[in-house]
Amino acid sequence: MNDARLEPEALRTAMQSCGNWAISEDDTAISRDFKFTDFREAFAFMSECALAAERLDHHPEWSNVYNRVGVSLTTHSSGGISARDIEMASIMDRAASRFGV
Ligand SMILES: C[C@H](O)[C@H](O)[C@H]1CNC2=NC(N)=NC(=O)C2=N1
Repeated sequence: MNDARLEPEALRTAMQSCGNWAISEDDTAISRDFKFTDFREAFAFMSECALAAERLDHHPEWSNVYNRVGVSLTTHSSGGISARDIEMASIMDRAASRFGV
């Protein structure tokens, strides 16, 4: 997968498939807050996404408090948002939807 930083226009196009994600003001990361029913579901989501992240070799910055998981995705080597971030975001969206989120 291409780790190059997406140029603004390519980024806007890619973000059409990530409607619930926000782009940081400096265009270097995308973020989303997920809210689950309880801690068990939040942690099950994180477990599933951790394995997917390992397979993709792309690791999220994230935090968890009870039923909430806050995620920020960036590609360190390119100093911006790459296709790999978009791929990780859509994997997370699909995982969350299986929990009704
Ligand atoms: C060597 C290894 O492939 C790199 O360090 C990978 C690992 N996981 C990563 N995860 C994220 N989020 N961004 C990266 O640039 C990145 N780089």
